[in-house]
Amino acid sequence: MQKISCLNPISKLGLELLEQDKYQVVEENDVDALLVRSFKMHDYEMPSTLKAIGRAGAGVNNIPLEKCAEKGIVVFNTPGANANGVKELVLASLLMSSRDLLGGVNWVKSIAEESDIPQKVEKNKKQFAGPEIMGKKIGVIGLGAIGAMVANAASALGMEVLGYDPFISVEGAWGLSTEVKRAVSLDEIYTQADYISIHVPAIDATKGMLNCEAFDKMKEGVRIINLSRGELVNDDDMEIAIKNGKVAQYVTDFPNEKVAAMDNVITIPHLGASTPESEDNCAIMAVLQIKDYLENGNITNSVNYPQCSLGICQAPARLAINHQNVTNMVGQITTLLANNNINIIDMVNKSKDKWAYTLIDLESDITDDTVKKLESIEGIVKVRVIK
Ligand SMILES: NC(=O)C1=CN([C@@H]2O[C@H](COP(=O)(O)OP(=O)(O)OC[C@H]3O[C@@H](n4cnc5c(N)ncnc54)[C@H](O)[C@@H]3O)[C@@H](O)[C@H]2O)C=CC1
Ligand SMILES: O=C(O)CCC(=O)C(=O)O
Repeated sequence: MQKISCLNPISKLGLELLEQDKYQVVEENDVDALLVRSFKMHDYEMPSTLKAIGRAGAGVNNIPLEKCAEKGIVVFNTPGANANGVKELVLASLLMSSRDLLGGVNWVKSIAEESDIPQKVEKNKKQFAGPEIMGKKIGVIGLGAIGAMVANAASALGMEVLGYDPFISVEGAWGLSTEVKRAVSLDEIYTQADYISIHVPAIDATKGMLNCEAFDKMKEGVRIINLSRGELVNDDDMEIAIKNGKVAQYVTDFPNEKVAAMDNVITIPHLGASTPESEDNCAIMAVLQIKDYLENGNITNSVNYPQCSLGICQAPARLAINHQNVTNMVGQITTLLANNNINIIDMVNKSKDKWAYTLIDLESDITDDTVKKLESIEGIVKVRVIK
């Protein structure tokens, strides 16, 4: 029986895929796999039993990826599974940043007890007026699952779209509307866009990228939408840019004490993926990937180990080995198996940056003693006998 624990609420459509004769969803620490959404895991004590973490979502900056890789813990995410949910909230954000819906609605509430409301509405509505988005230019930074959908939707709404993503995938590029124009530098976006929507992960290269240097290049009165991560924006610089009128509105899905108190900021309580559809999609995808890893050793959509699969195990035995991506690992593993009279039926070895993974189907069972010998090879961090 394999044990799984959830560090955040996970949709039951996903959890229902865990067969009760094979899996137990528990609230213990010593589990085989964890399912998580935004829970911050950097100080989390990883149990020695832990083999995999399934992030039901896209961003993985809440998980210590390298620390996990060193322990042979494979971290999965669910690319694209919540992209439509976020895209729809970006569209709402674009409109809210332009038309003062929140100001207007709150004002009507504030006069709800007064008389002559229809007359007061007509007299006061001009203070909540704002421009249409059709015909305006939007810069979309990051054209992955979400950015591409935002770019296409903005184009369909009649906006001129400039997209920037130096690492765009071939699949991502094919999915973009031909109306989306390619920006070759961020400066092109900064200097031309009336609206900027950012859709990149929070990594060292992107943290704080929207700072005073970037704001200085932007058009007066630009509207900025950030449903990606709070860390992408330097909040002190944003406060100055708002005060001096450079930024007309900032919409963020990541409120903190500073931005929550700032004027001209629309703070959303991290609702981008909070739709039943996105929650179900993410949970189903995360659970299926974790199951395939635990049951067959296959890796799909990991962020710290390579994609790797031998399909469903039909052989008498299967070994899964997490190891460093250094020379002679495969040589040492296959020599050790040969020296122990174990014949290999099939094998695959893949690497991703510093880490590698080897799946081996065997003609006969492997003894605990041979597993121990494999574990003692320098560079090997985990050995699992899948079957
Ligand atoms: N508010 C919310 O609830 C949600 C927020 N997110 C955030 O949105 C981010 C993007 O999500 P997805 O589109 O699903 O991820 P994705 O991985 O499909 O796309 C990210 C894109 O950013 C690009 N990129 C990376 N570094 C870049 C740079 N320096 N400049 C320009 N482009 C760069 C990549 O090439 C990739 O195409 C996530 O990392 C996460 O932080 C994701 C889902 C929900
Ligand atoms: O699970 C959530 O609600 C957060 C989604 C998110 O931020 C992500 O997928 O990166």
